[in-house]
Amino acid sequence: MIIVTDPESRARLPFSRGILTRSITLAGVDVGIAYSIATEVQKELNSRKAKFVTTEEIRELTYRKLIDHGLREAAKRYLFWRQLRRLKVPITILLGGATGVGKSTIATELAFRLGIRSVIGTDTVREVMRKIIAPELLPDLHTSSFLAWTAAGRVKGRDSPLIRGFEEQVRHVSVGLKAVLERAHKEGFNTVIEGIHLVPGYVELNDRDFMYVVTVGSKRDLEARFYERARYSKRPAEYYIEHIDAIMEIQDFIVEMAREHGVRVINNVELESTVDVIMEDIMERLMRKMGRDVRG
Ligand SMILES: Nc1ncnc2c1ncn2[C@@H]1O[C@H](COP(=O)(O)OP(=O)(O)O)[C@@H](O)[C@H]1O
Ligand SMILES: O=C(O)[C@@H](COP(=O)(O)O)OP(=O)(O)O
Repeated sequence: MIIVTDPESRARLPFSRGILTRSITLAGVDVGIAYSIATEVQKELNSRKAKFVTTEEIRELTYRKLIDHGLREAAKRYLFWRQLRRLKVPITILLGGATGVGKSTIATELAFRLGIRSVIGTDTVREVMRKIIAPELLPDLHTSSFLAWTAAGRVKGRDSPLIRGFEEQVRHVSVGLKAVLERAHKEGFNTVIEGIHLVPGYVELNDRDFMYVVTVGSKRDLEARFYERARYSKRPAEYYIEHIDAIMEIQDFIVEMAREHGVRVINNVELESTVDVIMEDIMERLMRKMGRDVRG
């Protein structure tokens, strides 16, 4: 057995092909190729007959193997994500978008790939607030976002009552979300927050927050996602399909807000590529930021 040591953290772990495979896939490498590269690294380490290997040595070896396989860009990405982990730069990823577009699926995948342990849904925040604030006080908080207009009182604002009601719920849930974000910033831990209440313009972001709005291309695709979701959860597809026009109108509103506030909108066609696009964007923005920090 080869023991991996990290001189900095003084951690010691038996070499695991699975762990190495995962860190290679983080660079956007297909899992099959990542696994075979991890196997090659393991073989080379075995041939050295050394009992111990440092994480630094594994990094260099993996980087070289990626280059040997002609995966230059992936090699660069691999080093970047490893470095980021070591530097312990805390980041928060925020995913907004209408119900059913795929936010929580994307959030889980991003958290897995980036080794982030905390994923928070805004509907959970809303649920906590519902227990504290009675329906008589804030009726809009106690409905689905697309029905908030039926509960909200006479609020001023946009022409569409649906959007006015939605905004009212977003405003209220944003109070709780602000606390979640402040806590994440203060503690400096990595978090993914996802939910319909993350609307650009309602959340205050710092330069370590990465916000995206996720969309679905058509009503038909959204309908299919509601059916898919109903297979493993208790959210019945019919309830959401009944309100699909309202949900699409909310999507249009969120996209409009994203454009107004310079937040990137990603059409979620294929899960893998949506996650890749987000990771690539975070990497580019962080690299630019680090470059700026170094230049002073
Ligand atoms: N790119 C995609 N293509 C097809 N189905 C998807 C895609 N992304 C997510 N889904 C599926 O759509 C359903 C709704 O996704 P979910 O993550 O629950 O949405 P949200 O959190 O935005 O309400 C899930 O069953 C999920 O597996
Ligand atoms: O209010 C709404 O539109 C959805 C938001 O769900 P997410 O998009 O955050 O999953 O919550 P529901 O009414 O299903 O409990």
